[in-house]
Amino acid sequence: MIWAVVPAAGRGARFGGELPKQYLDVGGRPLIAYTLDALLSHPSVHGVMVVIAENDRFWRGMDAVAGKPVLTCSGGAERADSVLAGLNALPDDVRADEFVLVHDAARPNLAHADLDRLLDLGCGDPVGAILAAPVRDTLKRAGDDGGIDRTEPRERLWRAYTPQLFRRMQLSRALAAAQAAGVAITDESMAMERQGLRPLLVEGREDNFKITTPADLARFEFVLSQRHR
Ligand SMILES: Nc1ccn([C@@H]2O[C@H](COP(=O)(O)OP(=O)(O)OP(=O)(O)O)[C@@H](O)[C@H]2O)c(=O)n1
Ligand SMILES: C[C@](O)(CO)[C@H](O)COP(=O)(O)O
Repeated sequence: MIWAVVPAAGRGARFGGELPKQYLDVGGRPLIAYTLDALLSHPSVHGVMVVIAENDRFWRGMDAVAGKPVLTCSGGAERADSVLAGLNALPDDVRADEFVLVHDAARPNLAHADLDRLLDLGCGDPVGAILAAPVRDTLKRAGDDGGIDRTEPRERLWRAYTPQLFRRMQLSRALAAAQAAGVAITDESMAMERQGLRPLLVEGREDNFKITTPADLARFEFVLSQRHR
């Protein structure tokens, strides 16, 4: 059984509005509830550590799901700070060498098939693994004037998703090292790569998208409407 750290301490600036996007209502439930359900309903997930903002006044708590613990701790200024805080707040009986999942609260549409594949392949990897998808569009480098400077080669380029799966202590140390070096870390894998490690890429579904803008939320609402047809 495995714990998941769920960074949920963001402000949602790119989304806009007063309410942080992870608490926006979707079909009568806050967005984060779908994310936590997707994790807690998986048989391999033991519990979740939800990392919320220091001044969060929206988190209403969540009863244990199927007897699985839902814990909270306070996050930090950046996502990486929140993830590190979540790792540090995990129960003491989560061993240093145990694998831990890190999954964005803002990715509510995680499929169990993807989580199965990530766990199967990642737990067998000496470093760990991330869900990701190959870049399938042509990539352009923008100039300052809004014109196209050049087309970037897209061979072997992938878009990182979450969950990302690493051993508790190894990830904590990698994140702390990046923090100490003042390096901005945008995902857990980047911190591990800085240590010279090469996490495994596990191809995931394109619909494991992150809710960043209102258009993403509309997409999720449509996806949900199709689930119950
Ligand atoms: N200091 C932070 C920043 C982000 N997150 C979380 O990390 C996930 C992915 O981050 P992102 O989509 O960038 O969320 P926000 O930071 O809220 O968005 P924005 O950058 O538009 O403010 C989200 O679940 C967010 O709540 C976090 O726990 N702590
Ligand atoms: C972790 C992540 O979701 C992988 O793509 C992404 O890096 C989060 O970026 P954000 O700017 O913090 O949303």
